[in-house]
Amino acid sequence: MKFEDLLLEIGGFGRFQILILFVLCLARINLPMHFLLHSFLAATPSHHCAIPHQEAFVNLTMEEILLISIPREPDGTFRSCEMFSQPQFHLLLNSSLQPENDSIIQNCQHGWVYDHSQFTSTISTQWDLVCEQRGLNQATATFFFIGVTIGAVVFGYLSDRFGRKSMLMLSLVFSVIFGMLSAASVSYSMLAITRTLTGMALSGLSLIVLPLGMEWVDIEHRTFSGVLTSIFWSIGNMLLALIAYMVREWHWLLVAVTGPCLLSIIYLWWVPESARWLIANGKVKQAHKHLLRCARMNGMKDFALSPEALRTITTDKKPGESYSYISLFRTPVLRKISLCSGAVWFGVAFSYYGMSMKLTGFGLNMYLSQFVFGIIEIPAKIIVYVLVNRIGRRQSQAWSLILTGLCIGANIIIPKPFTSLRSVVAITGKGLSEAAFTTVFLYTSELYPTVLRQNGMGYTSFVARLGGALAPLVFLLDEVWRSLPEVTYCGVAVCCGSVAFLLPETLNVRLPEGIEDIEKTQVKEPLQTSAPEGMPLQSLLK
Ligand SMILES: O=C(O)CCCC(=O)O
Repeated sequence: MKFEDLLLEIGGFGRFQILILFVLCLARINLPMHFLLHSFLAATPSHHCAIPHQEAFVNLTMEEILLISIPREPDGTFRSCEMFSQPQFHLLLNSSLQPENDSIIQNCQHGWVYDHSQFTSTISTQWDLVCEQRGLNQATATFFFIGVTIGAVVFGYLSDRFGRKSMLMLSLVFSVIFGMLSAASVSYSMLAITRTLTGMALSGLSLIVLPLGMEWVDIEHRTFSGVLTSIFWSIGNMLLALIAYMVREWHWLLVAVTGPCLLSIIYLWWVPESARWLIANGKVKQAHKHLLRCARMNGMKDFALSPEALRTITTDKKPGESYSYISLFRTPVLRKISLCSGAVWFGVAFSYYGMSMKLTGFGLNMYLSQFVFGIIEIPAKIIVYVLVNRIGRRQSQAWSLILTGLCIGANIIIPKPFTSLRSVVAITGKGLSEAAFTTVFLYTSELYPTVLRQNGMGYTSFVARLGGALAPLVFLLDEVWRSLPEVTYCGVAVCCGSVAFLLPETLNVRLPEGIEDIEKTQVKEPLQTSAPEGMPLQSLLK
């Protein structure tokens, strides 16, 4: 008897499953509030060099003091990172004159003065992460995603070894601890370390919420559950815009986005362990207790099977077989799938986070940009679930990523004053990048055989996290050439999207079980409208 047959007996999508899904979806809201926090946590307001002995210029206005102390850009704005070595009083007479010969333009010698009209404080103003220190500012996002990458490996193993529920609670407890410690950071080093550890902890939440929900749901409701859970990521996106709008001080901003993790610990306490995991690991008494509870809540007749009878239930694990990440590259077709899907996942995450962290320059304030970037994801996900069954996974994946890159590239060419057009293009690009992210979960889970699917998703997720970690650092390339970051995001997205054309189509293809199914030619079968049997959609991100 398969676990799916058992679900039919106790109800595969009744009140029990709906309640589990709703509670787990709420928990997923925590993720984007940390994953996309960098734009607000590390925002750099306009600033200029601090001017010493200002009291000596008693008869001058602030504007005049700046004029004689700070050099200006060609557009007339004051430079952020330089000052005159001597006051240039002659500029008071004619501001277009050149500095006196013996005066030099030097880096800021006495710190910076910031515009606090938008932010009370950010980590950038707290530790002067500007000018030569600007790289450290972007690095805080990279440290976070390095933590997410490490956490993906750690929690991927722990959730299979010790169970989904216990590791989910552990992930949330550590998220609260390290989130609050990062809010209490007294130095840049402490913030870097605690943000890395917060990323590690939240990686468990990112990996476990989906499988824990999907493994209780029957096959025909798995795709719907995947969409629903994924939509809560977008709701978290919008909630972050609201919280960041209300909280303009970085310590309290970290407290505000970490607090919901504490709430999640309370309401997730009720969620049962995955019965599929319990049975696969011989814990039949606990599985029987949860299955009985499920049957009763779903109004099904009392659950007939005894705990011992559950030992005969077959799950996805095949006894005696063991696979590792190396298995993904041992045979020719699998090797090609792993190399190409790795490139696609890198491009998807690299462009998604590159776009998500660029909230200015389109004419919208950054809070509205964040909110709109979140809301556009919902129609994008719904359109994707139609497209992947009409034009296929491969075309959907390739074109969503290529068009994301072209939108990024278009905004390099569209002049800055065309703010409305730039906004429309940026928002379209963000929707396409979300479409690419949504497609890649489904497509990859179908590309790998059941025996290797967890490893395949773990490998591709690892590569994706590397993309997310590199994305913030690419912004620093604007010191080489102003448009180089956008050119990089555009080029990577188009190239990685083109690689998707090399992958086999999985629409209407029987889902592969073993490696031999991959190495022989693909067999056309009735339409596959849901995630692989026994393997939930998006639940495999390991
Ligand atoms: O896991 C991530 O880094 C993004 C997930 C986006 C989504 O679920 O749509």
